[in-house]
Amino acid sequence: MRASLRWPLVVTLTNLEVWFQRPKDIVRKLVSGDLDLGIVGLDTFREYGQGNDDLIIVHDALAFGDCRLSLAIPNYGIFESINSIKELAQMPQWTAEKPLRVATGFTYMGPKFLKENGLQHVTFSTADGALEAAPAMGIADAIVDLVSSGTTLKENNLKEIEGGVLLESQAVMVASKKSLIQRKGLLDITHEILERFEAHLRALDQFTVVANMRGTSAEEVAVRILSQPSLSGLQGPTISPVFRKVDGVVKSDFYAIVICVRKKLLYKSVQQLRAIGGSGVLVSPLTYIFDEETPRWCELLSKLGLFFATSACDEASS
Ligand SMILES: Nc1ncnc2c1ncn2[C@@H]1O[C@H](COP(=O)(O)OP(=O)(O)OP(=O)(O)O)[C@@H](O)[C@H]1O
Ligand SMILES: O=P(O)(O)OC[C@H]1O[C@H](OP(=O)(O)OP(=O)(O)O)[C@H](O)[C@@H]1O
Ligand SMILES: [Mg+2]
Repeated sequence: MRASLRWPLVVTLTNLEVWFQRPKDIVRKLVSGDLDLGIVGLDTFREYGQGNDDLIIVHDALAFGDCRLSLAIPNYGIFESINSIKELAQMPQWTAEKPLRVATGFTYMGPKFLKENGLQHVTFSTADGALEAAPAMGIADAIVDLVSSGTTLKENNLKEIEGGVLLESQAVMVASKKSLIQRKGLLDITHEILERFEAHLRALDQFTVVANMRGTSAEEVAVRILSQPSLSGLQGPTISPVFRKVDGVVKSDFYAIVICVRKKLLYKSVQQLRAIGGSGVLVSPLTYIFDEETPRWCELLSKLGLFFATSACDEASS
């Protein structure tokens, strides 16, 4: 199986060959059938996939590479009072003889977007990087490029405008439909990768918290824990007796509790644990949280027209 990743991810799967490639080449090689799976930014997928119906998104939100594809114009000169794409389109300056000059690496999505937004007189130039310098260099009036923090735009005295975002993007996992259907074993590997990604993304948001608590029974400790809003865990707390030897006698007057808590609620959870007598709080990161069958798998099967769906998929669709 051949998959291509732009970013280094640890994959411990057999029967999988991983290639690191330039983003646009990943999409091109999916189209040509040289790769089966790929991880790229949604922007690159849309730009180089150009609506090819053999390409399919397997996971649409891998939670990294967040950015947007946006139109930006100078914040000075004739553009100073222009704050929307509508106002840009209505500027009298753009004529057949003197069109709006746009620099972009997105030569498929850029022209399509400006046409859809009523800009008739536009020409495009392209470059592989540092597009933000084009207006100051006098070789373009506007740019269509990726924006994340907005720092590069600011440094170049450029601004985004209302209605100027072409696409919100992040890393996605993509595949060739034909490969998924025809290549033996690919669907199984895709399922496993998808499950691991989902489980990992779910885990990123959580900590495991272990604490000790004095109590008379597991039920009595459970009642105290469940009285606190941030301590209910995924299903509920796991509570086990802690055995101690006191004056030669084995006693279980302490209980160990294990819960998962949202990262942003960690401190609140520690305070709530303390308030009900918790001590010795240990906090560790989680690698995976496997839950029920992911709806994305069921959606993939349905998009591929494969209706040997599992019972979990039946439940998800009912
Ligand atoms: N500033 C940014 N912040 C977050 N994500 C970004 C940023 N810039 C780009 N990306 C994402 O990373 C992907 C790769 O970026 P980019 O195209 O700059 O890669 P590259 O390694 O420079 O490739 P190339 O050499 O072909 O230009 C983009 O498609 C986009 O999804
Ligand atoms: O909004 P910001 O956080 O400033 O990020 C945006 C910049 O990041 C990307 O460039 P990259 O660093 O990949 O360089 P390149 O354009 O030369 O590929 C993009 O092309 C912008 O220039
Ligand atoms: Mg780049």
